[in-house]
Amino acid sequence: MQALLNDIMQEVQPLIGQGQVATYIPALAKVNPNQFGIAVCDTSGKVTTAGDATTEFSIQSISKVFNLVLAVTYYGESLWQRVGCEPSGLPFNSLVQLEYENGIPRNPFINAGALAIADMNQSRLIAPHVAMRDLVRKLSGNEGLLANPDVANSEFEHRARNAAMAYLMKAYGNFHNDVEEVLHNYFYNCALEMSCVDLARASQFLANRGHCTITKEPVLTHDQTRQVNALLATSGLYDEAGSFAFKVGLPGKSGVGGGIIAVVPGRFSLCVWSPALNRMGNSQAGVAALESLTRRINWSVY
Ligand SMILES: NC(=O)CC[C@H](N)C(=O)O
Repeated sequence: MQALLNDIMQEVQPLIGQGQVATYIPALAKVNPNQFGIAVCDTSGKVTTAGDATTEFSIQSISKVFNLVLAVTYYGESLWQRVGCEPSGLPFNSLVQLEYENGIPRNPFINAGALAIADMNQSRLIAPHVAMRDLVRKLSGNEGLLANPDVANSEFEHRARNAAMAYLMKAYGNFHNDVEEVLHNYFYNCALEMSCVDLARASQFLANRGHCTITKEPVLTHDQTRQVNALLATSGLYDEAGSFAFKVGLPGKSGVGGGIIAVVPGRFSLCVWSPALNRMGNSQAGVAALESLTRRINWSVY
């Protein structure tokens, strides 16, 4: 595994720093794009790394996975009455589909879907972002994880588009709590800072039929794990989900901080990170690294 990760890193070296760091969140625009890390956590909990695998970064939309975990463990199947399970084929922050489809977001991994899920968490938790922080601390075994308040506040100041989605859902009766309060929690979730090692460990249950080797506890049922992995495979990379399935063939979730988690069911979870993004808002070197990985291990879910 170590040799594999070293080879992947060498292969993608020319791509590191190519693309653009996310600038629509001012606090993220300052990140040095010339960084790259990768960490793999196998189903026994063993971690292998290469590059900047212990450097923390803003997890951004990868938080949508843990947001969903928090909600689905409580609401179960009824959750799917408020959020769909179809790919959107549109950018993560698109508003158009939401009106056509009467305020029901296509899936939990576009912003509108994650906001509806955050609204569900708000209905039952006093401080959803604290519950989320505690969940990722537990799953990764890193008690020191924190959200970066500067990132959360800068997102809150530039919240207009996310607020528009939430208010549109409210107009359709698919948003029950105070919009500003839910956005505050949503942005704190996105602003969590974790390393590739933390994220590979925290998502390991997805490779292990819902069971976390670190806590030795079930996180999701087998069925829920299958559903989440299916959604990650069809919708985890926004409007690049199709070509990601075509080129990589793994369930995955990206974030505009440049991180991508991916799952090789039954074998391992991994996280790759490099901050410069392609046009779809996914890490350029990260997608290339995952493509190299599945080619080298000659394995994908398809
Ligand atoms: N794609 C992303 O990572 C987007 C997350 C970001 N916090 C937003 O809401 O716009």
